[in-house]
Amino acid sequence: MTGAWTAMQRVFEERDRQDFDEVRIAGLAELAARVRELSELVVLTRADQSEVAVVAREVELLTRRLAEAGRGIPPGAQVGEGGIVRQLGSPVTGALNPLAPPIEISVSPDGTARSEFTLGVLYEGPPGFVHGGVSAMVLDHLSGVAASANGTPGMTAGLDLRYRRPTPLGVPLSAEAKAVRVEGRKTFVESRILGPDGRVTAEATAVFVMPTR
Ligand SMILES: CCCCC/C=C\C/C=C\C/C=C\C/C=C\CCCC(=O)SCCNC(=O)CCNC(=O)[C@H](O)C(C)(C)COP(=O)(O)OP(=O)(O)OC[C@H]1O[C@@H](n2cnc3c(N)ncnc32)[C@H](O)[C@@H]1OP(=O)(O)O
Repeated sequence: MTGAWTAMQRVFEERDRQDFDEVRIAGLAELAARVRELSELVVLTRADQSEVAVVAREVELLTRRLAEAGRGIPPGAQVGEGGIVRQLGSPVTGALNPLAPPIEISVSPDGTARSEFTLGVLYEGPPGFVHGGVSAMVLDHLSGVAASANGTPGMTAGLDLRYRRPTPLGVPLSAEAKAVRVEGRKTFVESRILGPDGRVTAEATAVFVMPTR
């Protein structure tokens, strides 16, 4: 008994009542995209100290302006086309989350979840390469989508990763995941990230367990 299932149900129900129409989503996604660009420039800018201070003050004022409109609850999850869960606030796929790259995932008829994406400097680990935790996050999420697409969703109980070679930053990457076995409440998913040359940079086996109530 983990209570995780009950807790998630409560969150799903509360968020179902939210009023997020597509026009509002598009507007917030635009804002998130601009914040993402800003974040990348915070890391890369060559502006001098006084200019940095002025920009920091302007950003503070913008944050205050949004706060004045009040705080809601994070955006919900909806089941979209082909049974894909759309989580607008996800740190991996969420169009409304400035911390998300965000990556887009599609699921083919055979249940393989796929994505093509580029990770910039915000996700750097070793100089010029993707942080291993970020690769793990992408594979965890993609595997979760594959488990769901298989009709056997669950919480990640285990994620066994092998980093085969460094994953390069700033170039097109692809990733795929597929459920390979189901045993009771457990779903085993295999996944991998490929570099632009088609060679595997990271691969994983994940176990998803549907929580008991
Ligand atoms: C409505 C609820 C359904 C859940 C759906 C969740 C998400 C679906 C929504 C959207 C999906 C779309 C996209 C995917 C999105 C995100 C993907 C990322 C997901 C995450 O980011 S998620 C956060 C990190 N995650 C956690 O926060 C889990 C914390 N943890 C727990 O909540 C419990 O720990 C739990 C529930 C996992 C298990 O707890 P439990 O008490 O129910 O089960 P128990 O421990 O008894 O294990 C049962 C059987 O699994 C075997 N087993 C366990 N671990 C294993 C391992 N590593 N390898 C091999 N086998 C393993 C045992 O050996 C036993 O096997 P056997 O039955 O054969 O004896």
